[in-house]
Amino acid sequence: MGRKFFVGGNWKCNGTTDQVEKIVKTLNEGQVPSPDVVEVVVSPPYVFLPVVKSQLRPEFQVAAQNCWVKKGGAFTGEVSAEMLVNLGVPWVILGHSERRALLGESNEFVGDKVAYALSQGLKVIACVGETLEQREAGSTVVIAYEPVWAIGTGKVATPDQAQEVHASLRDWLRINVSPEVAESTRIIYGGSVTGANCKELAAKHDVDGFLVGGASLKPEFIDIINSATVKTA
Ligand SMILES: O=C[C@H](O)COP(=O)(O)O
Repeated sequence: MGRKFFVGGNWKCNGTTDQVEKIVKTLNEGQVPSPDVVEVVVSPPYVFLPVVKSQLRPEFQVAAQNCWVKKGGAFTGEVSAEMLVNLGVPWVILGHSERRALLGESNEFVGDKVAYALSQGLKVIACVGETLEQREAGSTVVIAYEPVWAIGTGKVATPDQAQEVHASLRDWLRINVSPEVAESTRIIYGGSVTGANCKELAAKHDVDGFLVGGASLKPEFIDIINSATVKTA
């Protein structure tokens, strides 16, 4: 059994209630492959998580864009992993390069967050730049390779560039974790993915899906979900 294609939509710090309603409508009406073929996870800002979760078609899941590094308490402005679990939010994105660059999140801090979120039963989309910092065997982790130069720039990695890095991440897992974990971990690509370039990227052996920013706010996100069929063709 191969790795199921994974498409994540990271809305980042975007959206009004009206826009969210529109995006959810587009997602709910889109023709997409069955959940056996593609796993779709959208990540609105925290404040919209409950409304999106309650209105989204049931086969699509939601992710938070971050969570606190340990148990909640006196940490003003933070949201804990326990709260996400309590709300029924199954996924969290951790270590996005925007948080690393703008908020100074270090590899160690991100690693601690990944470990804590997994310990609470969350599934993690762990974002890496050029190196792999953290892994946890036995839990659900999707690794997002996001070259910083490709994020929000319109400058997408070529399919060969993405394949090369994904293959080396998988090799790292094979050597440092186990062949089983290397084979089963989904390694997804993020950085200027669009409806126009997704199929060529999806065709690469070690590209198991996408983490989409800008295009996840637009109807073309449905086309990106549909690129999963490249794997089954
Ligand atoms: O989380 C998504 C990535 O940062 C990619 O963003 P982008 O598709 O707008 O380049």
